[in-house]
Amino acid sequence: MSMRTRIKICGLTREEDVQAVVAAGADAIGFVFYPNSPRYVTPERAAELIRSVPPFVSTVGLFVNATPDEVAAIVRVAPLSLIQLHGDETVEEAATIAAAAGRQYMKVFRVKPDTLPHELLEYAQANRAASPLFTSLLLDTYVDAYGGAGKGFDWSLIPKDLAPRVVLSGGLSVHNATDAVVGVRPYAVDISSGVEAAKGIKDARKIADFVAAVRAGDAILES
Ligand SMILES: O=C(O)c1ccccc1N[C@@H]1O[C@H](COP(=O)(O)O)[C@@H](O)[C@H]1O
Repeated sequence: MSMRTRIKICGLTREEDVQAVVAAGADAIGFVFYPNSPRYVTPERAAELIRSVPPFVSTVGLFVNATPDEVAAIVRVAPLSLIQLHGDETVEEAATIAAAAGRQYMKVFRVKPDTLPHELLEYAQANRAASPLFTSLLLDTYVDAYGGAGKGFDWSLIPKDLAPRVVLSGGLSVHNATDAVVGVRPYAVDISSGVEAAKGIKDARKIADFVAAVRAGDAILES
């Protein structure tokens, strides 16, 4: 029996893009609170955008090397369901940030060409042991600029027993989403640049096509 792959669309800045994500049937909407990103939104702007998010669609706050106080302050303004720690936070720092914010969290592992499968397993175990608020590892490709770069990595590095608990990201698009679902069988997929018309500006057609490509993968696994 296979599960429906959860879908997060990240880096929303406009009301119409939030509506496009909801209409496409995605599970989660990401807001980037990393000031150096072209997709950055203030907590006040995120709060405005979240007003049009219906129940049962999660709102995710993405942070890069923010302090516990900074994250806690943002969570007080923007009603986020959970947080995504996408920087070089240590396992202990990530647990401290999540406790300060009072939110469950995903922790990124930025995969390099020389990353070994057992490192992913050990990192997941260390995060699980560090906090009951840890939910899952988010795998992205290592790039100097931290994320949203549209670059993929070698999915064969992901251990088969870890895959059902990871959020797969990095260079996903309509062209590889079905293969990602069928080949990796992740818990969820996360995409930003692959559904954009320009940085921070999403494309409703690309969002709908991406969701359909993920569902096509789910259908193959069901058959
Ligand atoms: O989207 C951003 O601007 C961003 C900034 C800093 C860290 C992460 C960021 N986005 C995340 O990057 C991955 C991969 O994105 P892409 O699909 O390859 O463009 C994804 O998890 C985004 O949430």
